[in-house]
Amino acid sequence: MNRRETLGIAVVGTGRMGADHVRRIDRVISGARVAAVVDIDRARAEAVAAGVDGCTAYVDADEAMASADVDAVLVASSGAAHEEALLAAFARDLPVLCEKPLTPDAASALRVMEAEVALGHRLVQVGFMRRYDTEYVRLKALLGTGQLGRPLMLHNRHRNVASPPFFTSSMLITDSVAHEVDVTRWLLGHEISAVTVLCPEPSSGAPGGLRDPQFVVLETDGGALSDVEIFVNCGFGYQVQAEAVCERGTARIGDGHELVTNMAGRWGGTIPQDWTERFAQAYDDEVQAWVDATRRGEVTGPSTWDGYAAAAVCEAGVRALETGRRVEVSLAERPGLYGAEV
Ligand SMILES: NC(=O)c1ccc[n+]([C@@H]2O[C@H](COP(=O)([O-])OP(=O)(O)OC[C@H]3O[C@@H](n4cnc5c(N)ncnc54)[C@H](O)[C@@H]3O)[C@@H](O)[C@H]2O)c1
Ligand SMILES: O[C@H]1[C@H](O)[C@@H](O)[C@H](O)[C@@H](O)[C@H]1O
Repeated sequence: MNRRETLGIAVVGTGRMGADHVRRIDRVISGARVAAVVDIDRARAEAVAAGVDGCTAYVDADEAMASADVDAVLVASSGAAHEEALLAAFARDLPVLCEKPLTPDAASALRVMEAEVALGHRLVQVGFMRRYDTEYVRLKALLGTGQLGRPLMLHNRHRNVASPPFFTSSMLITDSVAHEVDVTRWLLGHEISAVTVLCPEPSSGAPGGLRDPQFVVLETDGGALSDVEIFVNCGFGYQVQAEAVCERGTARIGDGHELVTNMAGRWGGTIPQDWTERFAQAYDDEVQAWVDATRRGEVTGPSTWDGYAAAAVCEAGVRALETGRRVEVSLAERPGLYGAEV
């Protein structure tokens, strides 16, 4: 790869995440600039481009990728639009940071993986940003030392203040639990082999018909269990917590006790209200790591295999939700391009 000193990036999708990534590339990280933004909503793309020097707005991703100013692509459009953008980037051999999910289902994720394997080299880093979060990084390092012994169970809690109007019961798994699927695989180094989903009577705070919260149990091929409480209308804050229970001890992250105040007979702190606040450092480090690797001509971080495996597990999870049964995960053979380690 022959890239410029300052990478020219096309950001595809200028909604909430895309606009935040544009701000990050423009003002927070180094080594890159936003050369183009793309959105099917022209007014949105133009409004975002207007705030960035030398940035051109497009409605068509392929046209933006054809620009001589563009060296790499950040895909932050809605999940259903990812496959088309990824294949367009592959056609021009452009490195991509693709927001999660890689694609919304296993069949399309497999198509993307097969297209990358056919190129013979990696181009994609998937946006599983928790792998860059300081707390998760410390937990992974601690588990890696072996001091706590073999991990037996992971308990995860994932709470959002409120779900967007388009959210469906299966999206609690494909859009939200997708993160715990990835961290379970990454922290434990295991593939997930089966999924069970149990649902209590929905919260009265959940929009009509939405099965919220859900309790998801992931079994791994290394004999561990990972459970996830996903509650996307908890009303009070954005909470992501994980506790690893190992043979000789436990380790827990996400309690957010950075600042504790004592006042008027009470003690306590604040709870972030969304992911842009809770994971700000992780997004910054994720995008910087992508830019740095791309400038070195390398592709690092979560791979297309990780995106595919997550999509296959989530698809099994949706079937488990719909049938009330335990559903085994079936994965394609892992291509050599992605190495042997989970
Ligand atoms: N990593 C995280 O924590 C995190 C957090 C939120 C969202 N996400 C992911 O980021 C992506 C975007 O989410 P969002 O919350 O910003 O959604 P959003 O709805 O705010 O923005 C999506 C944008 O994509 C545009 N779009 C749709 N199809 C397009 C196409 N074919 N070409 C160009 N633009 C297109 C839409 O017009 C919209 O502006 C999703 O994949 C989502 O799952 C990740
Ligand atoms: O798309 C978002 C995003 O991935 C957040 O990190 C997660 O907490 C939400 O549940 C999900 O809807």
